[in-house]
Amino acid sequence: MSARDIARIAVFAALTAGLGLIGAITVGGAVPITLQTLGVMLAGAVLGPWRGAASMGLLLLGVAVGLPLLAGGRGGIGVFMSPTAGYLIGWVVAPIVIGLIVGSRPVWWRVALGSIVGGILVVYLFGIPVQAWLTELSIGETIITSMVFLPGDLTKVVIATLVTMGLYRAYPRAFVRETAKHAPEPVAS
Ligand SMILES: O=C(O)CCCC[C@@H]1SC[C@@H]2NC(=O)N[C@@H]21
Repeated sequence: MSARDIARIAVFAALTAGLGLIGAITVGGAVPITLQTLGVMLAGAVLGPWRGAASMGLLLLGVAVGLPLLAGGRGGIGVFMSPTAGYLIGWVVAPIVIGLIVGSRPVWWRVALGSIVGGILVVYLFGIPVQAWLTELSIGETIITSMVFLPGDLTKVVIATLVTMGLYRAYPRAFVRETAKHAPEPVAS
């Protein structure tokens, strides 16, 4: 892994932490609505599966050692025993799914599909059972309460798609993948 790779990974970990500075809204539950999932989607779409997952792993390492990197300035090992723990695990798995769907030359519908499947479905798949377990609600009740995240998460899919395609046009070198020998060609505008 090159120094440039490490820098990219650190940039997306920092970007996702920065999105947490905007704050969090908790609507009658234990899990906040946060912009940080936009960072998760962008990490997978831009960095690809493995670097994207590494960037989220780095973010969670910072959280685990006590840095206040989550929305609302939360951090510390206790977060991983709270109702949001499953979502955080999902944040590491999501970029793998997103990156594999997007591939090395993003097209808008693959970014949107990857963000929906990885950034929403996979994150919920990890998050909802852990939330249900730790809040002692049924899975069904937890799924219903989690629907409050959907409008915001779908909006983040749109933003992630626009930002990814804009970045690809402006700076295609950001999308170099493990298997690519050269930077992908810019898309025609
Ligand atoms: O800050 C944390 O401890 C993790 C927050 C997890 C929030 C989840 S991720 C999917 C869904 N979308 C949101 O905006 N919030 C939840």
